[in-house]
Amino acid sequence: MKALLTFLPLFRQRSGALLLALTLSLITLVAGVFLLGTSGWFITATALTTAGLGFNLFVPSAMVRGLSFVRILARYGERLVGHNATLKLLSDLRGWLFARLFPRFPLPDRSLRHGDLVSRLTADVDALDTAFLVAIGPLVSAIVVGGAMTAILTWLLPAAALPYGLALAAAALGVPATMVLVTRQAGRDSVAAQAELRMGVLDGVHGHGDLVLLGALGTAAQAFSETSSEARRLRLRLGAVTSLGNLAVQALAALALVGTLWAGLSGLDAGMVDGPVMAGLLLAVLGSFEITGLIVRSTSKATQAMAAAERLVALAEQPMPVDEPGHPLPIPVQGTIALDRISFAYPGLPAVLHDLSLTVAPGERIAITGPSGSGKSTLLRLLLRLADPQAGSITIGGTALPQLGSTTIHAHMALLSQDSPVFIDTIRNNLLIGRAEASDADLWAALAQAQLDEHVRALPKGLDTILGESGRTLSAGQARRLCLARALLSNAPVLLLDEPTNALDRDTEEAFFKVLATATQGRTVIMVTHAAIPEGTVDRVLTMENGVLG
Ligand SMILES: Nc1ncnc2c1ncn2[C@@H]1O[C@H](COP(=O)(O)OP(=O)(O)OP(=O)(O)O)[C@@H](O)[C@H]1O
Repeated sequence: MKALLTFLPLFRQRSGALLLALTLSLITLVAGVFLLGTSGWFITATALTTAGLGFNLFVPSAMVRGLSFVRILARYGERLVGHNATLKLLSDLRGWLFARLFPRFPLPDRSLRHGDLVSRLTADVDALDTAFLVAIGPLVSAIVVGGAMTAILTWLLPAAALPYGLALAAAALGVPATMVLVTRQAGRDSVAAQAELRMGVLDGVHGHGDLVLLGALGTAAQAFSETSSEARRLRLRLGAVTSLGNLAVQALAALALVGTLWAGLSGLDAGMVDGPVMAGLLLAVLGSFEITGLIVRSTSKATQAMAAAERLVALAEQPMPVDEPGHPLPIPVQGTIALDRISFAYPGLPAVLHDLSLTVAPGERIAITGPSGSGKSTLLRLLLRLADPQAGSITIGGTALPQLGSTTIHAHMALLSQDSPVFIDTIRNNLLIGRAEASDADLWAALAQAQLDEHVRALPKGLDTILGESGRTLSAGQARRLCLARALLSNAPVLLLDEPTNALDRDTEEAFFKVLATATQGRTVIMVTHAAIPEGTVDRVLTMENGVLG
């Protein structure tokens, strides 16, 4: 519940539309209760008026028609306004979440599986749609209408007021509260099991080829089917509790009805009410319980919404990896990059970089080679200030990185990382991410520098060719060259290239190194590579071994 309260400011932003939906939901319920009450009173009164002549048929029949219309229109309006507000609320929530995630997860977080993140960003956000539509709205309506109905009974049939009020309170509040208590853990486990299932599907799809070739498909299928059985068991449990809740609510409605009938018959004998009023009250009591069924059905969803909210808040409240400066300084465009005796360790792990110093002059091109896992990519991440070293300092033109805003640093240094993505979009749009205002001539020039222009020219739609998921319509080497072209296209004065020739054949690699000097003319280049670098490609080649540069 506390986690749901975190989203209160977002609810507040949409409070106008939500209040309108709530008012319409109230009107629907009130119209329904009055419709049943008036109909009961009308039918009974007509039956009892034998002469028929002295009874005014028009007012009550007009009321019945009018109330039916009000109910239909209010229900339609409530659905329209409520769903619209909820969908906007969910999109606000996604925006809120993404804004928190981007600065919190600049480094690939090894504790969070890709599928889990997808699950949280999709299913968990969607689970929150129930929070207003099927939980808060009906609950408020039930309390208001129940209170009004209790007041009417206190006025017309006092003996029925207390049993009715208690039964309605138990149905609208007691039963759902008990259900929440009973299903809290199952709801949480169910959300986790469904997330686990989604992760299983993603892992299975991505790793399908390897699972088949390694003969491990059976084991993977077995693990998946166990998770699936667990998810099914939890769903059944939640379903069973919802059914019991429904049963309890029906029983309470029946009790309230019997109580009102009993009090009504005594009232009839005592002349407190007449027959038509009593019939009207009985049906109105029945109508007021309509909403409690909806509350119960939504309660099991509400427990899952609470669990989803907890998972989302846990993600959004991860500590920030670096602190942004209060008053960021401007970055010196042609500043020397200097790392002075830095040491760095990932949280809870042994140090990766030890007492490392490096100076790169503006316009200088350096290459860093060294064994896998020696800390080369980590060094590039520190330059981008995705994390701060535990000791030592990194400066650009004498200004320490923590004094510069992250946006400024990222505009100053373009990164081609080992896992730079290709987006499901056109080649043009994939490139324009590097420089939004680039002309077609700029795009072709960048493609030529990355040795991809010939391939793109041969495509029937050229730059407007749509690339499949993760660039699947390209070979691994072509996808890599597209990312390289994107990095080259950027205006950043510093280029950080992490294995730029990864997945390129020897000829393309050589050709790339040949054009690197001209393609990066006037820019500083820090390149991490395992490839053999031809003479003259870079100004200096350094070797990293166990976090120390030599
Ligand atoms: N996000 C991370 N969380 C925890 N440990 C990490 C993380 N990224 C890298 N490491 C660890 O830090 C060490 C250095 O990794 P890094 O990627 O910097 O090496 P590298 O020299 O670039 O290797 P390669 O040449 O294989 O890309 C490795 O032991 C790696 O397991």
